[in-house]
Amino acid sequence: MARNKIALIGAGNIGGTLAHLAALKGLGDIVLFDVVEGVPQGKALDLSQCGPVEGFDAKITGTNDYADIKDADVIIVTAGVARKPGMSRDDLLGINLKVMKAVGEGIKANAPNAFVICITNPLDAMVWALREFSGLPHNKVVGMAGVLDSARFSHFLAEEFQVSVKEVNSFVLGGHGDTMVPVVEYSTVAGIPIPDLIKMGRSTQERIDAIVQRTRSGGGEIVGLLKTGSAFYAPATSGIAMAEAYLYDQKRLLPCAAHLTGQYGVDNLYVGVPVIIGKDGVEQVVEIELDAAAKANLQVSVDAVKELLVACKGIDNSLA
Ligand SMILES: NC(=O)c1ccc[n+]([C@@H]2O[C@H](COP(=O)([O-])OP(=O)(O)OC[C@H]3O[C@@H](n4cnc5c(N)ncnc54)[C@H](O)[C@@H]3O)[C@@H](O)[C@H]2O)c1
Ligand SMILES: O=C(O)C[C@H](O)C(=O)O
Repeated sequence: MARNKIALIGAGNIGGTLAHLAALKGLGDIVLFDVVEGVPQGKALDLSQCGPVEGFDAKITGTNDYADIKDADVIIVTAGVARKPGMSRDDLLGINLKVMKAVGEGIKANAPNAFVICITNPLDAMVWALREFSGLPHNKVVGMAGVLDSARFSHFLAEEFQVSVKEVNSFVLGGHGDTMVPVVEYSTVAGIPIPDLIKMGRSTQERIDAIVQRTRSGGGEIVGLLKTGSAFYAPATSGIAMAEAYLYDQKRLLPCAAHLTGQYGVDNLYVGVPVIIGKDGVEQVVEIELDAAAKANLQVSVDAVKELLVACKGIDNSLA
């Protein structure tokens, strides 16, 4: 059986980490694409030289030519710019929208059957635009943010309750911005909901509220520390988890930016919701019951994403 082909569009911090993880996990042969000449080729050569030490024999190549992503099974898009301290993700919209246009056209021409995971920010608007530019079916284009945001939430909760992260499950819904919605009611430690743990005196509402707020600004916290760019290890790990769910038909239920057609009262928008990912891509959007506060917060987040789409349409009238 032929190996899977994984194309990574953008060979920067996340792209390089994705390639490393994909090789270590034996997901398939890897093509790193970037507009900068030499960078994808250099990273591919460096990563290939991990093979003899790690014992993987994935073919890893670097390219500046979209023809080389031909017939990729999975494409993960990180092309564009990352924010620096003092910027919001939304400040990246103008420049990254143009990048999405080039990437979408490259995918359309060369790999129209791929499962495409977008990571570029501002995520919910960029995944929507990438889908529009590529013309791929909506179930084959998805955005990565909720897996990362939930991982952050789970990490902070594990610290709070002093338990292994393996015991913690959490959900962050909504757009990948300051208005994201960490859902406390559906977050658990060994199956025990956080509100019950508060009642049991294991934490307080104030401490959980602070963790929710830290999760919301989790990306900014890392940007502030790194100063030259944004998080890349956990974003890459999160993207790989989504790729594995597709490649191995795992039917994982993950929070991802998916195209909504009325679910959660939202139409023709990409926003973070629980979805099942398997061999057909996004196979189902799962509608969970939200309390009034979570519903209202989700609406605020959805409205913020809507505003970004208006801005996209204003910049590129082929999207209008
Ligand atoms: N969705 C999320 O949760 C999440 C998490 C972290 C970062 N991000 C976003 O991911 C993106 C990438 O982050 P990074 O840290 O890898 O940035 P980076 O600057 O390290 O890498 C980006 C790469 O894209 C390349 N590039 C620029 N224009 C391109 C084009 N037209 N075609 C192909 N490649 C192009 C650049 O040359 C660079 O190598 C940023 O927009 C960042 O904000 C999103
Ligand atoms: O915060 C950023 O700009 C990058 C990313 O969206 C993140 O959440 O780490």
